[in-house]
Amino acid sequence: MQASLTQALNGLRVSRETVQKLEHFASLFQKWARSINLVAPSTLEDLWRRHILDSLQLYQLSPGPKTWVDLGSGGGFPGVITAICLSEAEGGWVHLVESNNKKAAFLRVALRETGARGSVHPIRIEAAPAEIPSCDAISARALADLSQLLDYCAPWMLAEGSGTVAFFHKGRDYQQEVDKAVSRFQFDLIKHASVVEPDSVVLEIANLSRRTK
Ligand SMILES: C[S@@+](CC[C@H](N)C(=O)[O-])C[C@H]1O[C@@H](n2cnc3c(N)ncnc32)[C@H](O)[C@@H]1O
Repeated sequence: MQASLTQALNGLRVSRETVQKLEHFASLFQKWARSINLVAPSTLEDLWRRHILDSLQLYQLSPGPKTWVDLGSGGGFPGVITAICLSEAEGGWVHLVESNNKKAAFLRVALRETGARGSVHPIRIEAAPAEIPSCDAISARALADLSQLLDYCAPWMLAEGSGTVAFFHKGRDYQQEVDKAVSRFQFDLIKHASVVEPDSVVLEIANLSRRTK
């Protein structure tokens, strides 16, 4: 691992045990990525910074939530990384929703081999609330625009008494997506600067409601 990455991981106060699990995940990922398209091949060389560190910042932002739902988990970002961060002692669980069967098979192996705290749901996101009735936090990266993401999250976030918060990785055009989403939804928004890409953010959304016309 490069010295700059080790420094970044130290800065995020990631334990030695978690780093070992992340290293095991990274080597599994590189092996499976030879036969399945888990991320854009051009980003594989920079797996640690572009994908692992990018995912890791999410859990560091919010270590509180216990039950997570990761939508469109793909190769495990950020869901598997979050599941690796959840220690057995503190409890918690990550539900990985991924409809692609090959990716779902990889996710199962990744959870099992790293001993991460989560399970795989090889179903469409639209069907997930029936299978996962409640959660504390939802995450999604590279899945859809903010309005679509909020539609996906609505069954959990709009439920009576729900305190579910959502975290979305977004690129430099995020403000346009926020402007579009506020025409349909009201929400509290915190923008966290990305530790990986200067123009990117993690949007944290709470107290979602639909606008009435
Ligand atoms: C671009 S990939 C991003 C994967 C991962 N979150 C990442 O950042 O690397 C989007 C993933 O979402 C899955 N996906 C898209 N729409 C979905 C849906 N409606 N239900 C379940 N999975 C979906 C796709 O199969 C794909 O693996």
